This record gives sequence, C-alpha cells and structure tokens, in this order.
Amino acid sequence: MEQLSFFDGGGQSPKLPTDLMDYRPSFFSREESAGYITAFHSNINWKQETIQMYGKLLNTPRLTAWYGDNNKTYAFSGKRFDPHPWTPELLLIKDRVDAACGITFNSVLLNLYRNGNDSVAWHADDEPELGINPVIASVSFGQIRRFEVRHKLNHKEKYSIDLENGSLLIMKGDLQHNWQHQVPKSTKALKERINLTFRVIG
Ligand SMILES: O=C(O)CCC(=O)C(=O)O
Ligand SMILES: [Fe+2]
Repeated sequence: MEQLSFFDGGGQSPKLPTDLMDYRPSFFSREESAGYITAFHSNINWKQETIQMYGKLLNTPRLTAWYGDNNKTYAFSGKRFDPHPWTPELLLIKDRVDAACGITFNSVLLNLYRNGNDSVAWHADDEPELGINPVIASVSFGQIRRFEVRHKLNHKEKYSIDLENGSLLIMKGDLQHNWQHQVPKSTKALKERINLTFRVIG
C-alpha cells in the first residue's frame, strides 16, 4: 500500500502535485499572523454549527464563520448562510490572496480548530455555486495541522501536507471534483488554529 506524501523528512517534497495544489509557507510573517489571530478573537462572529447525522443532531467539531459580499448566500449541508460583511483584517488578507491567485474572491469561510479534537471530515468543496474546478485559497494561522488529500475513487492515492502558521495553500484543478480533503483529529495536545478558505460564489 503506497502512501504518497509531500514530505521528505521535513520541508516540502518534490511530489507535490502542482496541478492540484500550490503551497506557499510564510505567505504572512509571524508578526502579521499573530496580529490576525488576536483580531479574529475579538471581531469574528464564531458559531457552533450542528449537523444532522444518523438521525442525531451533532455539533460540528470546530467553530465556523462566514464572511463576504452581501449578495452571496451559500447553501451548505442543507443550510443557507448569509455572510457577515468583510472586516478590515479580512479585506487586508483578501487583497494579498487575490493578488497571489489573480482572482477576486467574494467570500471566505473561517474555521477555528480549538484543539486536536477539532477537525474537518473527508469532503470536497463541490457545491454548485462554486462552479466547476474552483480555485479555493486556504490561509492558516496558529497551530500546524495535517491536511490530507485522497482520490475519491482510490482512497490509497493519498497525499498529506502540514499547513504551517502564515501559510497559503491554493487548491485548484480538479481537486474538488476528483479528490477529497480533511484535517484529522490528533491525540496530541494541540493549540488553536484558524483557517480561512477564500472562495468565489457565483
Ligand atoms: O482547515 C483546513 O485547512 C481546511 C478547511 C476546509 O476544508 C473547508 O473549510 O472546506
Ligand atoms: Fe474544504
């Protein structure tokens, strides 16, 4: 059973499939990252969402918040989300990410992973309003967390990458169509991580 990995004993391995993902560590400086974490504690409207699973109502294992242009509602897991208006910090980050991707993103989903018990399960961001083969820009602050990618039809075809503080991961190509991704739980005592996924909602 072959386990493909971006890693080569630290740093990024040359195996990174550049048609699917473009990883840029230190896209934001440590100082910028620390400042954004502080700001997001005080001025982001974090929410505990619930999901219906096997007839039970369960808490999503992380806090989330949805920001963006005010005309862009988003349907997700059978719910509709009206975005909060952009904050100054989110607009500063968006400007940098827009420039790096050559795209004007119109919304962002924020995830707050409080500790190693928080996670996001295998999924693809393939909602119709994102269009075919969307570019999604993922910014990470705080605790390093493992990000895993597997092929939908062959789960053994799998990659993983540790997303570092201040990093930008650009997801593109058919990643949301033919692949799934997750941030698994960890039994280690992990600190908090904030992730932002910038999207274009059609
Ligand atoms: O936290 C991450 O790195 C990924 C988040 C994610 O996949 C999502 O919000 O759709
Ligand atoms: Fe995702």
